[in-house]
Amino acid sequence: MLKFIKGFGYAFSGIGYAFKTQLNFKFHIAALLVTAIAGWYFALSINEWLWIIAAAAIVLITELLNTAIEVLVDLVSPNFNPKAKIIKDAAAGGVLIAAIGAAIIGLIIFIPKIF
Ligand SMILES: Nc1ncnc2c1ncn2[C@@H]1O[C@H](COP(=O)(O)OP(=O)(O)OP(=O)(O)O)[C@@H](O)[C@H]1O
Repeated sequence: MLKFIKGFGYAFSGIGYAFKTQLNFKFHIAALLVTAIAGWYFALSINEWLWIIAAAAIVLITELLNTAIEVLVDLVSPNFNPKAKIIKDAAAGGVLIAAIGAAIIGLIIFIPKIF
């Protein structure tokens, strides 16, 4: 049981590291808060909330994996290496795709409610 609780501590420590060091992570958390307030204001349906939650989770997961990959690359390849570049760029690309998908989902849900 103690090991289980400790596991949560390590996970939150990783999330805290990403929040402190990654500007993008802070931006995504801010965007999530604004979306949650807008969702409450427009009284979204359960289905709409599910889409928002899934999109937000995917963005935050990709952001955390990107942070882990960046740190790992810096650890194993602190000097310039073309393969390190490909690894970091591909991981960043994953975050970009997730963020674009989340933005499109947000627009599809909120635009009809705003206009
Ligand atoms: N060791 C390396 N070898 C080759 N290219 C690298 C290396 N480290 C970084 N790069 C290139 O620089 C880009 C930015 O890397 P960096 O680690 O600064 O990421 P970042 O997205 O700016 O993250 P951070 O938030 O940590 O500053 C990478 O996407 C990659 O193209």
